[in-house]
Amino acid sequence: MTATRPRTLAEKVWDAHTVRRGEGAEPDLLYIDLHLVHEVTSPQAFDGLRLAGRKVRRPDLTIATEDHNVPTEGIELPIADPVSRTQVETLRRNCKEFGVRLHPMGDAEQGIVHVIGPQLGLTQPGMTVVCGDSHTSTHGAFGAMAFGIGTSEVEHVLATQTLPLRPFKTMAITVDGELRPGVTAKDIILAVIAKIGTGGGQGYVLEYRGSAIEALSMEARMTICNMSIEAGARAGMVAPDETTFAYLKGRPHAPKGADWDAALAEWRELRTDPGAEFDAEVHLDASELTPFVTWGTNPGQGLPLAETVPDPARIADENQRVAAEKALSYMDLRPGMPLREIAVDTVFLGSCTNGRIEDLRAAADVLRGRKVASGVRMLVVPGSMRVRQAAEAEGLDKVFLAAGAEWRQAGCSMCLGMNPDQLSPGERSASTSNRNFEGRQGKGGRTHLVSPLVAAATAVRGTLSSPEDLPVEAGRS
Ligand SMILES: CC(C)[C@H](C(=O)O)[C@@H](O)C(=O)O
Ligand code: SF4
Repeated sequence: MTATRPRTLAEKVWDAHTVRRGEGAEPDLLYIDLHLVHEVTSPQAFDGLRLAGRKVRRPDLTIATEDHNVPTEGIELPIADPVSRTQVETLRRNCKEFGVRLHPMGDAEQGIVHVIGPQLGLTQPGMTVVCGDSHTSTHGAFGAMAFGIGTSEVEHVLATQTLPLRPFKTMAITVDGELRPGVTAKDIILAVIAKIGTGGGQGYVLEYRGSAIEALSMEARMTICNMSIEAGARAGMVAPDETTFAYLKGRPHAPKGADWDAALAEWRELRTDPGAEFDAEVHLDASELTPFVTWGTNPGQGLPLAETVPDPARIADENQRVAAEKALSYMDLRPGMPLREIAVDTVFLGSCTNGRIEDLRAAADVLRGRKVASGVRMLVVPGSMRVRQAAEAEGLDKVFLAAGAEWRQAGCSMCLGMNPDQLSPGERSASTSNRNFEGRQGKGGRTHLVSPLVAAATAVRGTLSSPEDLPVEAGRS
């Protein structure tokens, strides 16, 4: 008997899905277990099928939702913006014609594609998951190999349930130690990206491991895997463990009875073997981390909240210096200014990074008995209708409303300017989303990426803050 070579988690999932090994420079052909679809990247793919007279090969493994273009208020009305309306209507027509399950606006299961997959128990350990969306990496939190694909690949998967791909390199990101109170998964991933850079993960699948990752909830692991793409990586993964299994058990699409036991036995094998080699390794000490915020126009331009706006003149690398100068000019910030003094106009709590129930709970705990600063607007947008419902069952909506925040319906919302929730030119936000690119939240808008705790504290103080910066108010329990 030949001993098998020790393999990483990513290699195990890859091998288990290889329908055909490519020869030489040829790509491998991978089987796809779950294909998620939304209105933005699917229209041409369905058109392609139609033109070729093809069907969707596995409608049962394909599921669609409306998220990017949906308004988060007045959802009973027709969508006012003609481009958004066309996109959503096209998805509805396509799903009907091709027999794909769709969760439209207003449906109890509707929400951001990366929130509903895990919530329904569709995303499972060891699967291959794709979607025409870069933040598909979110699903890697379950030990799935999950990555974004382009529209022509969407068509290929719709038609064949397979995808030709060249193997990725593997990178271990080990985070050991214990997080301090007030420091969250969002701070870990912003610190990782600041460390390796927005191109640092290019060509790699990242595997997050170490005691700090093991201690995280599934939702927190999703926050981390979600932003793998912001480090340039193809995917991010966490080995499934008891936390994963407990999250999945009893969800609508999770295996049941004997199937559950069989699945568990397989899932327990999904870890990197001792002695397996990664192509690269990065280490981080969780106990040294503090709340992180971005000051620039890419997710790698971040610093601990206690720092000051960096001085480009002190950045040795020329490309980085020029990028920092450009970012500061767009962001209208001066070097040396304490990050805590940056005043915002808007706070956005939501997105597939931080729009789940634990994120809402964390922010509500900060806001309970407090008020959003005058002149600041705060939008709270649950990542799905189920999250919204769960939040209301706990009375979180009342906490947000009493604080003076807006309580919305589910969608991508202000994460990106494809729907009515946008920044106006020059407006500045603290946002729990994942991208702070120029114009991302609306033309001329300025974005600081933050955790839900920082978002809530910032809403109260009006400047970038952590809960520690808030006075203890009378009447708060
Ligand atoms: C619109 C979609 C293709 C895009 C993505 O791929 O990520 C969006 O979700 C985003 O976050 O920028
Ligand atoms: S919430 Fe933002 S990052 Fe997530 S899918 Fe929607 S637009 Fe993309």
